[in-house]
Amino acid sequence: MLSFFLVFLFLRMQNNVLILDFGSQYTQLIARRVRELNIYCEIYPYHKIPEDLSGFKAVILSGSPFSVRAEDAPHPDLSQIRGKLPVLAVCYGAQYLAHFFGGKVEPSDTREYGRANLSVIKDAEPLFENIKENSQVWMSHSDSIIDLPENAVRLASTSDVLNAAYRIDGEDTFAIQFHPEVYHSTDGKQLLENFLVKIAGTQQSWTPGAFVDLTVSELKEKIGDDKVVLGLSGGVDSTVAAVLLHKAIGKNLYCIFVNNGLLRKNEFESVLDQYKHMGLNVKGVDASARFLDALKGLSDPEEKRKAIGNTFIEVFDDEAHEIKDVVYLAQGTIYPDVIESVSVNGPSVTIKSHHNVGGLPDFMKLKVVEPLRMLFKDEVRRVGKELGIDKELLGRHPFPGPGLAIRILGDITAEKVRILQEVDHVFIQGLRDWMLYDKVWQAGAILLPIQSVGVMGDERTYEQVVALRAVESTDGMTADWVNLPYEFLQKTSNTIINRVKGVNRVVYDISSKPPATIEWE
Ligand SMILES: Nc1ncnc2c1ncn2[C@@H]1O[C@H](COP(=O)(O)OP(=O)(O)OP(=O)(O)O)[C@@H](O)[C@H]1O
Ligand SMILES: O=c1[nH]c(=O)c2[nH+]cn([C@@H]3O[C@H](COP(=O)(O)O)[C@@H](O)[C@H]3O)c2[nH]1
Ligand SMILES: NC(=O)CC[C@H](N)C(=O)O
Ligand SMILES: [Mg+2]
Repeated sequence: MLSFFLVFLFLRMQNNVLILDFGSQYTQLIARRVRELNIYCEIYPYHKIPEDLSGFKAVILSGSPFSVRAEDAPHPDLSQIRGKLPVLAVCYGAQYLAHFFGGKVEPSDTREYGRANLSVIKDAEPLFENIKENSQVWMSHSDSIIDLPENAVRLASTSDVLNAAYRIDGEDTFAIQFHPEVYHSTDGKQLLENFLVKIAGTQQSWTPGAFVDLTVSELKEKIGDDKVVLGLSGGVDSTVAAVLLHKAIGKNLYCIFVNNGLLRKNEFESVLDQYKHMGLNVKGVDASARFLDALKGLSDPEEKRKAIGNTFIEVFDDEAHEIKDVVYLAQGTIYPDVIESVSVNGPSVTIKSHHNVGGLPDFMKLKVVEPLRMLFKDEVRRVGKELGIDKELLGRHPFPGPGLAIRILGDITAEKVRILQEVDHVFIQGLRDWMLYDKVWQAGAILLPIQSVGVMGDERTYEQVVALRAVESTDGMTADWVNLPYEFLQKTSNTIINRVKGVNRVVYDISSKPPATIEWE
């Protein structure tokens, strides 16, 4: 088993690609494209280049909001990289190499944003193999490379930019002014494949199956016979993390699913039921009263989030004490969470305090294990599929840990939770019945802290308003509202008002993120 593990570790180490982040909004997209090619890669901020580069087969330099000529712009020492490893420098990266190695970069008269077409001058170059003349590329720059660096040869131009791609003679150093990582660069993926596979010789071996084998071996090594406790939410990330861990350590994994009283209608029972068939050791803990108590009288969104986060920790701590000698706490942290916390620009302003990212308090004395910390959400789903997890479970919409508490504006009472559970149930069931559930990234209902006048059966009513929200997104970072069919909205609104006592008005949220957020609190 040990040698099997070492072979996998070796394979991954030999195929690792380093993406050096200069703060571009597209850096994560570069990583996504590389992973789509079944090649493993990791993002490092430009000021934290790993000392030992022996495991890396290639380096990609990202774009940046900075101009290379600015004093505070990223100016790392690349002497360990350039000429020693194959390099693909994108946009700012290309300008950086030109600026510091004998070329010239200047603000251009013809700034290029958006579409451009490439005239490939050196189509015999491996970088441009299978890339057609006039291929569409996406540009986003205001500086231009006026003179190429020393020993460079031009590989391509566009109608506005002479030096759209170049290569340093005698080195596997390539530079491109356009962004191959965005979908609008139609041959971008081919170019990345040319660079990574043909030029750098990486193997396309990063598959869900390889990930499962490697991770299970790593977890066995790391955890041994120790016990692990894991918070299971019924969501995709924690479920996939649980199944992976279970494969590695079996009965030493203790899963805890907390009913915080803020789940969807019947969710506690149905999720527990769903887990029954998966062989996991799951304990359902009904802590609804404790959460409602902690929320009593609170109406500020941040105070509510913090009260929930703290109660989660208390419940977990109590449960962990029930298990003798537990050493690890497992979490379903995924790569976007990790990147956020090591980003070039440092932590961004707090918009919302997510309930599970505050870190563990010292008193818990548990070590953390996060088997999914290098995966993007769609990769987590692919790994889940590889592990044989139910399609329905993997397709579930994300649901926030603080649950309905952040969808009930103002203070929380058991009665409000009940009303919202009913409304949410009608909405979500409706989406399923109308085959819309899988077309929507996330959906839910919000209970507003206002009442409005209505008329029902000739009587005046003065009852609550609910908002429905359904969004399209890929990662929750940006989102747009979904154009649900009017007939569906009409039917849903009717059913809600007829069935849920206490509600006499339904509205549909048509705000995108930004400027709004997905949740209302
Ligand atoms: N009701 C709960 N009981 C136990 N742990 C929970 C509960 N809700 C959330 N957690 C923990 O908080 C973590 C973060 O929640 P989050 O909603 O971001 O992820 P998820 O539920 O695993 O996946 P998804 O993003 O698909 O909902 C979960 O992975 C889980 O460990
Ligand atoms: O586990 C979670 N704990 C939280 O505290 C939390 N707050 C928001 N979300 C989810 O994150 C995504 C983006 O939400 P926002 O646009 O409201 O920030 C959406 O998918 C939200 O449902 C949370 N998930
Ligand atoms: N996208 C980029 O990397 C842009 C680089 C630089 N800020 C420019 O505007 O030219
Ligand atoms: Mg969740």
